[in-house]
Amino acid sequence: MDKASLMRAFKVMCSEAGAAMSDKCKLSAAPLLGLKPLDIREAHIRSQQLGKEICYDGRVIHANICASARVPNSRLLLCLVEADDADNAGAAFLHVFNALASTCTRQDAAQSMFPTDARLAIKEPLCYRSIMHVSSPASLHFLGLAKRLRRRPLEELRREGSRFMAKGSFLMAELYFTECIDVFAARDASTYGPVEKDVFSSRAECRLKLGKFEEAVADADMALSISGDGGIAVRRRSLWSKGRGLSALQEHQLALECLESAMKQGDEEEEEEQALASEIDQCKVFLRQSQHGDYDLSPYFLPNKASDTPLQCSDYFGPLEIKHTHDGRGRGIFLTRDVQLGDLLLACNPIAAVSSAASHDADEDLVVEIVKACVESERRLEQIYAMADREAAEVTALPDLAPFKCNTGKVAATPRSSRGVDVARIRRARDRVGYSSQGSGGSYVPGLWASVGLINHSCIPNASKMSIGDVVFVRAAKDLKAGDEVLLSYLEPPLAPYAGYREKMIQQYNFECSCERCKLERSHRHVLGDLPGYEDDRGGSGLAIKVDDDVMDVVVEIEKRIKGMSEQEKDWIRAGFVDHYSAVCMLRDPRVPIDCEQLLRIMRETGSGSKHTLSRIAFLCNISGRKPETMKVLYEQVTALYGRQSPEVVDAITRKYRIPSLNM
Ligand SMILES: C[S@@+](CC[C@H](N)C(=O)[O-])C[C@H]1O[C@@H](n2cnc3c(N)ncnc32)[C@H](O)[C@@H]1O
Repeated sequence: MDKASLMRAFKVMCSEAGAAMSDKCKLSAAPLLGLKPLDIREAHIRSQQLGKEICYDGRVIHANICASARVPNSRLLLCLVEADDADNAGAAFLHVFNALASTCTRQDAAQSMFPTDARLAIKEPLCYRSIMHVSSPASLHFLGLAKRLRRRPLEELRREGSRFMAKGSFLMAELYFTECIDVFAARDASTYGPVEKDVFSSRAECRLKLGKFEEAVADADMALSISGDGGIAVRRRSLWSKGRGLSALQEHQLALECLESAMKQGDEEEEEEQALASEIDQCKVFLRQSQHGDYDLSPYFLPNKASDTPLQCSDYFGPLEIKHTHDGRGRGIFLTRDVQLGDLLLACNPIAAVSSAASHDADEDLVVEIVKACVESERRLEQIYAMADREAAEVTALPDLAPFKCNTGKVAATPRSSRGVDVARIRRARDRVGYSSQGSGGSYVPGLWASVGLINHSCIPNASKMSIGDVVFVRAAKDLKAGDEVLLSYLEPPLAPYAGYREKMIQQYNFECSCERCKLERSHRHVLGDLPGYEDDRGGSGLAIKVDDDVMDVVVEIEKRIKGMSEQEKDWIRAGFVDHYSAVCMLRDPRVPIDCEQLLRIMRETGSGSKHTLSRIAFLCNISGRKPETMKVLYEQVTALYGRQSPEVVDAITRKYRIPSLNM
């Protein structure tokens, strides 16, 4: 293929990828955020024949970086590499788009993605004839340093590594330490001494900073296994890194042992001593949280304790198992023992979340973030792979629970993620189980939370989902029995009229809900469909409903049409019209056989565990004169969402939502 046709095909490919691109940018060698233009002298392509197509082998291009690129609208859209195709003597163009999250404009972030002098392999590109298309940062794999740097003596490489580390350039430092290790790797490990120990320990620290937790633990273990004198400080440092790595991998029991053992090594500056002591305290908190689901929310609700630092807490996996539902809903999460309303079932840090609501393309950014997280950590990769099957849209396999749990005592030795990540599978996981959670600023951040994503939906939920910062908490919103399935309402509010709400469900989540309430409403749509507000997808157009005769007429009409139904069925239909019924409760009309207490019960049974229900119940409490029975229901709803908290925290929560004080 000649160069002109390649360029044409390349343009088509770019437009297919939705990347608007000008001719000027294609061959420009303008530095990207201060990075040097690409040096392609080392470019090298291996190809193999598969049938008639020429495909490229797993790791195809080695080049010095950096590429030319542009940052339109503060967004790094693409990087281009023009390289000689070794086999065809033609040109090959490499297109890496959205390699950084679209909101990333910082030079240091770009540089850490494309550090000068590092040797890069671009893995697993799609290949359209001679054109390679690399669509994710997982494809960028750092092999080491440029050849000219690699030939330097060990001491110099080590010094450079330490220099980069001190500057906070951990990717480069890791590359230098890896080169050091390559120098002595040929020797028998029994000959290793203090230098080797120090190099492994330093690389462990870098990998920790880069989020490569399993690899950091492996390096720290290697450092700790090297015997020899004079290594107390290195030993302590290695134990400290190992403890931090284990903690990030939710192995808090092992982490605590390492950190306490680091403390026993002594001989450290006072400041470091304090830092280590506070990490030990923090680790004890994580251990308690991960074992007992015991989370103190007071720092986030009490004004005098309010902290600006994001919530840091461990994951928690409650008395749960994953099983097939056997009714077409795929897998679900089930209880292994009885629980009470408010009991914590899951606490989950995100596998990945898009940090800025101002993102230009949050969905794609989420893929980028997930891929990065999976490249860094085997645990996360396993969590993701558990959520989406290799091929089919239908998920059949029951995942191993170990990657979701804490304190399993196991850490993957060699991250499989370094061998490649299946981006298509990651996209499937994002489509299937990704969702937005309300961040601390109130805006919704798209993200992916392990295990929470395996909970099925119901329009009669029995669990609540609440987030503080990035952490999602799932609690029992009713007293539940062993064997019950945990069910969340994906849409807020669950108390909404059927038609519009369920259509929104299909639009947003791409499935038709098969819960009993939906089945009932579907079969009665011909009877109820023309009721005012029935097609409303806003659900609870709210307390804005005017208290007048029209509302009363709607409610009288509903009551007429549901006459032949069972009490349970009537309540499900009424639940879709809670605002109308609340208004009617204010009017106290004898034609409607529903009073405040009954309406509260309907709300609690049908929509427990949502902020919407909480606010409706608060409204009813107010209009019914804050009787102890109604206040009890209100208190239950606070517990369903936030768990059993101290009276001060409950008070702060009720103030936050402007609901009546629960101090009776
Ligand atoms: C977030 S996933 C839940 C876990 C999923 N069951 C699995 O096996 O991976 C959401 C998917 O589960 C199924 N699902 C969940 N709740 C459902 C419901 N109420 N009715 C029908 N399908 C449901 C749908 O296929 C939906 O796309």
